[in-house]
Amino acid sequence: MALEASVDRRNYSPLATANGAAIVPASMHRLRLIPTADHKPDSYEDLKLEFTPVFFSSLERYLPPDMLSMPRDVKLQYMRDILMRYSPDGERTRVQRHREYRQRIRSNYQPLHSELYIMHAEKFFVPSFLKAIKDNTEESFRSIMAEPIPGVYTFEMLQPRFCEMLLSEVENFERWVHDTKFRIMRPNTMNKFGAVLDDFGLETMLDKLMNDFICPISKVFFSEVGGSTLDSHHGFVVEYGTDRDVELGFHVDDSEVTLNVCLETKSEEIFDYSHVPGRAILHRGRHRHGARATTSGSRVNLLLWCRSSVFRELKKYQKDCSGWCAECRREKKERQRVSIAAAKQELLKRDGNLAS
Ligand SMILES: O=C(O)CCC(=O)C(=O)O
Ligand SMILES: [Fe+2]
Repeated sequence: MALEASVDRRNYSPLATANGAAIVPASMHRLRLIPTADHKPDSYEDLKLEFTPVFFSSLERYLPPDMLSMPRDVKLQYMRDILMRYSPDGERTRVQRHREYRQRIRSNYQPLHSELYIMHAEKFFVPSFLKAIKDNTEESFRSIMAEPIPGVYTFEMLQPRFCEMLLSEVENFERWVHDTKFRIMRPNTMNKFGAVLDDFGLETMLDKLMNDFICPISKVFFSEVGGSTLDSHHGFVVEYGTDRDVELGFHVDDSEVTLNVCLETKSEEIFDYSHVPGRAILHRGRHRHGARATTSGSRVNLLLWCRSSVFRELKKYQKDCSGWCAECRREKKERQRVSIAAAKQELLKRDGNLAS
Protein backbone atom coordinates (compact mmCIF):
# COMPACT_ATOMS: atom_id res chain seq x y z
CA MET A 1 0.00 0.00 0.00
CA ALA A 2 1.29 3.48 -0.83
CA LEU A 3 0.52 6.37 1.50
CA GLU A 4 1.35 10.00 0.91
CA ALA A 5 3.82 11.30 3.46
CA SER A 6 2.02 14.60 4.16
CA VAL A 7 -0.34 14.44 7.10
CA ASP A 8 -3.73 14.91 5.54
CA ARG A 9 -5.88 16.48 2.89
CA ARG A 10 -8.74 17.95 4.78
CA ASN A 11 -9.14 20.56 2.11
CA TYR A 12 -9.56 18.04 -0.63
CA SER A 13 -11.75 19.16 -3.50
CA PRO A 14 -13.34 16.75 -5.98
CA LEU A 15 -11.19 18.17 -8.82
CA ALA A 16 -8.11 16.84 -7.09
CA THR A 17 -9.23 13.34 -7.95
CA ALA A 18 -8.09 14.04 -11.48
CA ASN A 19 -4.72 13.23 -10.02
CA GLY A 20 -5.61 9.57 -9.54
CA ALA A 21 -8.56 7.32 -9.01
CA ALA A 22 -11.59 8.66 -7.25
CA ILE A 23 -13.44 6.16 -5.17
CA VAL A 24 -16.52 7.95 -4.17
CA PRO A 25 -20.06 6.73 -3.53
CA ALA A 26 -22.96 7.82 -5.69
CA SER A 27 -23.72 10.66 -3.30
CA MET A 28 -20.40 12.25 -4.16
CA HIS A 29 -20.43 11.78 -7.95
CA ARG A 30 -19.65 15.04 -9.71
CA LEU A 31 -19.73 16.50 -13.18
CA ARG A 32 -17.12 18.90 -14.51
CA LEU A 33 -18.07 22.51 -15.12
CA ILE A 34 -16.36 22.55 -18.50
CA PRO A 35 -17.04 19.75 -20.98
CA THR A 36 -14.23 17.73 -22.57
CA ALA A 37 -14.72 19.10 -26.05
CA ASP A 38 -12.67 16.50 -27.94
CA HIS A 39 -14.32 13.51 -26.24
CA LYS A 40 -16.41 11.32 -28.52
CA PRO A 41 -19.37 10.13 -26.44
CA ASP A 42 -21.02 6.73 -26.73
CA SER A 43 -24.42 6.39 -28.30
CA TYR A 44 -27.33 5.49 -26.03
CA GLU A 45 -29.88 5.17 -28.85
CA ASP A 46 -30.43 1.43 -28.35
CA LEU A 47 -31.43 1.82 -24.68
CA LYS A 48 -34.77 2.62 -23.13
CA LEU A 49 -33.96 5.40 -20.70
CA GLU A 50 -35.78 7.95 -18.59
CA PHE A 51 -34.35 10.80 -20.72
CA THR A 52 -33.63 11.04 -24.42
CA PRO A 53 -30.42 9.14 -25.42
CA VAL A 54 -28.93 12.35 -26.89
CA PHE A 55 -29.10 13.88 -23.44
CA PHE A 56 -26.84 11.14 -22.03
CA SER A 57 -24.40 11.52 -24.94
CA SER A 58 -24.18 15.26 -24.25
CA LEU A 59 -23.84 14.78 -20.51
CA GLU A 60 -21.01 12.31 -21.02
CA ARG A 61 -18.66 15.16 -22.01
CA TYR A 62 -19.05 16.57 -18.50
CA LEU A 63 -17.86 13.40 -16.77
CA PRO A 64 -14.59 13.54 -14.80
CA PRO A 65 -11.61 12.64 -17.04
CA ASP A 66 -11.05 9.24 -15.41
CA MET A 67 -14.63 8.22 -16.24
CA LEU A 68 -14.47 8.99 -19.95
CA SER A 69 -12.74 5.74 -20.89
CA MET A 70 -15.00 3.54 -18.73
CA PRO A 71 -17.45 1.05 -20.30
CA ARG A 72 -20.75 2.55 -21.36
CA ASP A 73 -22.81 0.93 -18.58
CA VAL A 74 -20.45 2.32 -15.91
CA LYS A 75 -20.77 5.84 -17.35
CA LEU A 76 -24.52 5.45 -17.63
CA GLN A 77 -24.85 4.36 -14.00
CA TYR A 78 -22.67 7.29 -12.90
CA MET A 79 -24.83 9.80 -14.83
CA ARG A 80 -28.05 8.24 -13.57
CA ASP A 81 -26.82 8.41 -9.98
CA ILE A 82 -26.24 12.13 -10.42
CA LEU A 83 -29.59 12.73 -12.10
CA MET A 84 -31.33 10.79 -9.36
CA ARG A 85 -30.12 13.33 -6.81
CA TYR A 86 -32.05 16.03 -8.65
CA SER A 87 -35.31 14.16 -8.71
CA PRO A 88 -37.44 14.90 -5.61
CA ASP A 89 -37.74 11.21 -4.75
CA GLY A 90 -34.23 10.34 -5.89
CA GLU A 91 -32.53 9.79 -2.56
CA ARG A 92 -35.56 8.08 -1.03
CA THR A 93 -35.81 5.72 -4.02
CA ARG A 94 -32.11 4.93 -3.85
CA VAL A 95 -32.29 4.09 -0.14
CA GLN A 96 -35.41 2.01 -0.66
CA ARG A 97 -33.81 0.10 -3.57
CA HIS A 98 -30.73 -0.59 -1.53
CA ARG A 99 -32.84 -1.85 1.35
CA GLU A 100 -34.63 -4.22 -1.03
CA TYR A 101 -31.30 -5.32 -2.51
CA ARG A 102 -29.99 -6.24 0.95
CA GLN A 103 -33.26 -7.97 1.80
CA ARG A 104 -33.00 -10.13 -1.33
CA ILE A 105 -29.50 -11.20 -0.31
CA ARG A 106 -30.38 -11.80 3.32
CA SER A 107 -33.36 -13.98 2.50
CA ASN A 108 -31.44 -16.14 0.02
CA TYR A 109 -27.82 -16.28 1.17
CA GLN A 110 -26.99 -18.92 3.78
CA PRO A 111 -24.06 -17.75 5.98
CA LEU A 112 -21.23 -20.19 6.50
CA HIS A 113 -19.94 -19.01 9.91
CA SER A 114 -22.81 -17.69 11.98
CA GLU A 115 -20.37 -16.81 14.81
CA LEU A 116 -18.94 -14.03 12.62
CA TYR A 117 -22.18 -12.12 12.66
CA ILE A 118 -22.12 -11.39 16.38
CA MET A 119 -19.23 -9.57 18.04
CA HIS A 120 -17.07 -11.97 20.07
CA ALA A 121 -14.23 -9.67 21.06
CA GLU A 122 -12.06 -12.37 22.69
CA LYS A 123 -12.30 -14.54 19.62
CA PHE A 124 -11.83 -11.78 17.05
CA PHE A 125 -9.02 -9.63 18.48
CA VAL A 126 -5.51 -10.31 19.73
CA PRO A 127 -5.02 -9.87 23.53
CA SER A 128 -2.73 -6.80 23.20
CA PHE A 129 -5.41 -4.95 21.24
CA LEU A 130 -8.14 -5.92 23.71
CA LYS A 131 -6.07 -4.75 26.66
CA ALA A 132 -5.30 -1.38 25.05
CA ILE A 133 -9.00 -0.80 24.35
CA LYS A 134 -9.94 -1.84 27.88
CA ASP A 135 -7.39 0.56 29.40
CA ASN A 136 -8.65 3.24 27.02
CA THR A 137 -5.86 5.79 27.37
CA GLU A 138 -3.62 7.45 24.81
CA GLU A 139 -0.71 5.72 26.48
CA SER A 140 -2.27 2.27 26.18
CA PHE A 141 -3.06 2.85 22.50
CA ARG A 142 0.45 4.10 21.78
CA SER A 143 1.92 1.07 23.51
CA ILE A 144 0.57 -1.24 20.77
CA MET A 145 1.02 1.15 17.83
CA ALA A 146 3.65 2.24 15.40
CA GLU A 147 3.29 5.57 13.55
CA PRO A 148 5.38 5.04 10.41
CA ILE A 149 4.38 8.44 9.01
CA PRO A 150 2.51 11.21 10.86
CA GLY A 151 -1.17 10.43 11.23
CA VAL A 152 -0.95 6.79 10.11
CA TYR A 153 -1.09 4.17 12.86
CA THR A 154 -0.47 0.45 12.55
CA PHE A 155 -1.13 -2.23 15.15
CA GLU A 156 -1.85 -5.95 15.55
CA MET A 157 -5.58 -6.40 15.64
CA LEU A 158 -7.20 -9.56 14.28
CA GLN A 159 -6.70 -13.17 15.32
CA PRO A 160 -5.59 -15.49 12.47
CA ARG A 161 -8.70 -17.63 13.01
CA PHE A 162 -10.95 -14.61 12.54
CA CYS A 163 -9.15 -13.68 9.30
CA GLU A 164 -9.57 -17.24 8.01
CA MET A 165 -13.26 -17.34 8.91
CA LEU A 166 -13.99 -13.99 7.29
CA LEU A 167 -12.10 -15.00 4.16
CA SER A 168 -14.04 -18.24 3.84
CA GLU A 169 -17.31 -16.40 4.48
CA VAL A 170 -16.50 -13.98 1.65
CA GLU A 171 -15.52 -16.88 -0.62
CA ASN A 172 -18.78 -18.62 0.26
CA PHE A 173 -20.73 -15.45 -0.52
CA GLU A 174 -18.96 -15.05 -3.85
CA ARG A 175 -19.64 -18.67 -4.74
CA TRP A 176 -23.32 -18.06 -4.03
CA VAL A 177 -23.24 -14.90 -6.17
CA HIS A 178 -21.64 -16.86 -8.99
CA ASP A 179 -23.95 -19.88 -8.74
CA THR A 180 -27.14 -17.85 -8.53
CA LYS A 181 -25.89 -15.21 -11.03
CA PHE A 182 -26.87 -12.54 -8.50
CA ARG A 183 -25.80 -9.09 -9.68
CA ILE A 184 -23.95 -7.62 -6.72
CA MET A 185 -22.73 -4.10 -6.15
CA ARG A 186 -18.99 -3.90 -5.68
CA PRO A 187 -17.57 -1.84 -2.80
CA ASN A 188 -17.02 1.24 -4.98
CA THR A 189 -16.66 2.44 -8.55
CA MET A 190 -13.00 1.44 -8.83
CA ASN A 191 -13.39 -2.20 -7.75
CA LYS A 192 -14.40 -5.02 -10.05
CA PHE A 193 -13.83 -7.53 -7.23
CA GLY A 194 -14.46 -7.49 -3.50
CA ALA A 195 -17.73 -7.49 -1.56
CA VAL A 196 -19.68 -5.17 0.71
CA LEU A 197 -19.87 -6.98 4.06
CA ASP A 198 -22.76 -4.81 5.24
CA ASP A 199 -24.88 -6.07 2.35
CA PHE A 200 -24.84 -9.71 3.43
CA GLY A 201 -25.48 -9.36 7.14
CA LEU A 202 -22.30 -8.13 8.82
CA GLU A 203 -23.49 -4.56 9.37
CA THR A 204 -24.41 -4.99 13.05
CA MET A 205 -21.14 -6.68 13.95
CA LEU A 206 -19.12 -4.03 12.09
CA ASP A 207 -21.09 -1.26 13.75
CA LYS A 208 -20.06 -2.69 17.09
CA LEU A 209 -16.49 -2.96 15.88
CA MET A 210 -16.54 0.73 14.98
CA ASN A 211 -18.33 1.92 18.12
CA ASP A 212 -16.53 -0.15 20.76
CA PHE A 213 -13.07 -0.56 19.25
CA ILE A 214 -12.33 2.13 16.64
CA CYS A 215 -14.15 5.12 18.16
CA PRO A 216 -12.06 5.08 21.38
CA ILE A 217 -8.86 5.27 19.30
CA SER A 218 -10.24 7.81 16.81
CA LYS A 219 -11.35 10.06 19.67
CA VAL A 220 -7.74 10.35 20.74
CA PHE A 221 -5.98 10.57 17.38
CA PHE A 222 -8.50 11.98 14.92
CA SER A 223 -10.84 14.21 16.90
CA GLU A 224 -10.14 17.22 14.63
CA VAL A 225 -11.54 15.37 11.61
CA GLY A 226 -14.70 13.96 13.20
CA GLY A 227 -13.07 10.99 14.95
CA SER A 228 -15.03 11.69 18.14
CA THR A 229 -18.42 11.53 16.46
CA LEU A 230 -18.23 8.54 14.10
CA ASP A 231 -21.77 7.27 13.57
CA SER A 232 -21.91 5.18 10.40
CA HIS A 233 -19.65 3.00 8.30
CA HIS A 234 -19.12 1.30 4.96
CA GLY A 235 -17.54 -2.13 5.51
CA PHE A 236 -16.10 -4.20 2.68
CA VAL A 237 -13.26 -6.39 1.49
CA VAL A 238 -10.99 -5.67 -1.45
CA GLU A 239 -9.17 -8.39 -3.36
CA TYR A 240 -6.00 -7.91 -5.33
CA GLY A 241 -4.16 -10.29 -7.62
CA THR A 242 -3.28 -10.69 -11.28
CA ASP A 243 -6.68 -12.32 -11.79
CA ARG A 244 -8.55 -9.75 -9.63
CA ASP A 245 -8.23 -5.99 -9.11
CA VAL A 246 -4.60 -5.21 -9.76
CA GLU A 247 -4.08 -1.80 -8.20
CA LEU A 248 -5.80 1.30 -6.90
CA GLY A 249 -4.72 4.81 -7.91
CA PHE A 250 -4.01 7.57 -5.40
CA HIS A 251 -7.26 8.62 -3.77
CA VAL A 252 -8.92 9.74 -0.59
CA ASP A 253 -11.74 7.74 1.01
CA ASP A 254 -15.33 8.75 1.58
CA SER A 255 -14.73 8.50 5.32
CA GLU A 256 -13.45 10.52 8.25
CA VAL A 257 -11.34 7.62 9.51
CA THR A 258 -10.38 4.43 7.67
CA LEU A 259 -9.53 1.09 9.21
CA ASN A 260 -7.71 -1.23 6.82
CA VAL A 261 -6.76 -4.71 8.00
CA CYS A 262 -5.06 -7.30 5.89
CA LEU A 263 -6.79 -10.68 5.99
CA GLU A 264 -4.49 -12.60 3.72
CA THR A 265 -1.44 -12.27 1.51
CA LYS A 266 -0.09 -14.88 -0.79
CA SER A 267 3.55 -14.55 -1.70
CA GLU A 268 5.34 -11.96 -3.80
CA GLU A 269 3.23 -8.85 -3.54
CA ILE A 270 5.36 -5.68 -3.24
CA PHE A 271 4.23 -2.76 -1.03
CA ASP A 272 5.60 0.48 0.27
CA TYR A 273 3.77 -0.45 3.43
CA SER A 274 3.87 -4.22 3.64
CA HIS A 275 0.57 -5.63 4.77
CA VAL A 276 0.72 -8.41 7.34
CA PRO A 277 -2.40 -10.53 7.98
CA GLY A 278 -4.20 -9.41 11.15
CA ARG A 279 -2.33 -6.08 11.29
CA ALA A 280 -4.39 -2.91 10.96
CA ILE A 281 -3.71 0.54 9.53
CA LEU A 282 -5.79 3.43 10.80
CA HIS A 283 -5.68 6.73 8.97
CA ARG A 284 -7.77 9.77 8.15
CA GLY A 285 -10.12 9.11 5.26
CA ARG A 286 -8.70 12.19 3.56
CA HIS A 287 -5.14 10.95 3.76
CA ARG A 288 -4.14 10.26 0.17
CA HIS A 289 -3.15 6.68 -0.51
CA GLY A 290 -3.39 3.89 -3.06
CA ALA A 291 -2.50 0.29 -3.69
CA ARG A 292 0.50 -0.60 -5.83
CA ALA A 293 0.02 -3.09 -8.64
CA THR A 294 -0.09 -6.72 -7.58
CA THR A 295 2.13 -8.30 -10.20
CA SER A 296 2.06 -11.74 -8.62
CA GLY A 297 0.48 -13.36 -5.59
CA SER A 298 -2.71 -12.00 -4.05
CA ARG A 299 -4.06 -10.07 -1.09
CA VAL A 300 -7.44 -9.57 0.60
CA ASN A 301 -8.11 -6.68 3.00
CA LEU A 302 -10.98 -5.70 5.27
CA LEU A 303 -11.86 -1.99 4.98
CA LEU A 304 -14.06 -0.01 7.31
CA TRP A 305 -14.72 3.55 6.20
CA CYS A 306 -15.97 5.22 9.40
CA ARG A 307 -18.09 8.32 8.94
CA SER A 308 -19.35 11.18 11.06
CA SER A 309 -22.55 12.91 9.98
CA VAL A 310 -21.94 15.64 12.58
CA PHE A 311 -18.54 16.45 11.14
CA ARG A 312 -19.92 16.52 7.59
CA GLU A 313 -22.69 18.92 8.56
CA LEU A 314 -20.16 21.16 10.30
CA LYS A 315 -17.93 21.13 7.27
CA LYS A 316 -20.77 22.17 4.99
CA TYR A 317 -21.49 25.02 7.35
CA GLN A 318 -17.86 26.04 7.53
CA LYS A 319 -17.44 26.03 3.78
CA ASP A 320 -19.92 28.86 3.38
CA CYS A 321 -17.84 31.42 5.25
CA SER A 322 -15.51 32.02 2.30
CA GLY A 323 -17.97 34.75 1.26
CA TRP A 324 -17.05 36.92 4.23
CA CYS A 325 -13.91 35.47 5.86
CA ALA A 326 -10.65 36.59 4.24
CA GLU A 327 -8.68 33.65 5.66
CA CYS A 328 -11.20 31.11 4.34
CA ARG A 329 -11.22 32.90 0.99
CA ARG A 330 -7.45 32.65 0.85
CA GLU A 331 -7.57 28.94 1.82
CA LYS A 332 -10.23 28.29 -0.80
CA LYS A 333 -8.13 29.98 -3.49
CA GLU A 334 -5.13 27.93 -2.45
CA ARG A 335 -7.18 24.72 -2.63
CA GLN A 336 -8.37 25.66 -6.09
CA ARG A 337 -4.81 26.44 -7.17
CA VAL A 338 -3.55 23.06 -5.91
CA SER A 339 -6.36 21.08 -7.50
CA ILE A 340 -6.07 22.89 -10.83
CA ALA A 341 -2.31 22.26 -10.81
CA ALA A 342 -2.98 18.56 -10.04
CA ALA A 343 -5.56 18.33 -12.83
CA LYS A 344 -3.17 20.01 -15.28
CA GLN A 345 -0.38 17.65 -14.33
CA GLU A 346 -2.66 14.69 -14.82
CA LEU A 347 -3.70 15.94 -18.26
CA LEU A 348 -0.09 16.52 -19.24
CA LYS A 349 0.76 13.03 -18.00
CA ARG A 350 -2.10 11.60 -20.05
CA ASP A 351 -1.04 13.51 -23.14
CA GLY A 352 2.49 12.18 -22.58
CA ASN A 353 1.15 8.64 -22.24
CA LEU A 354 -0.91 9.02 -25.37
CA ALA A 355 2.07 10.35 -27.26
CA SER A 356 4.42 7.55 -26.17
O1 LIG B 1 -5.58 -2.07 -0.73
C1 LIG B 1 -5.40 -1.30 0.18
O2 LIG B 1 -4.68 -1.56 1.13
C2 LIG B 1 -6.08 0.03 0.14
C3 LIG B 1 -7.52 -0.05 -0.27
C4 LIG B 1 -8.14 1.27 -0.17
O3 LIG B 1 -7.49 2.26 -0.01
C5 LIG B 1 -9.61 1.45 -0.30
O4 LIG B 1 -10.29 0.49 -0.68
O5 LIG B 1 -10.08 2.54 0.00
FE1 LIG C 1 -8.73 3.98 0.33
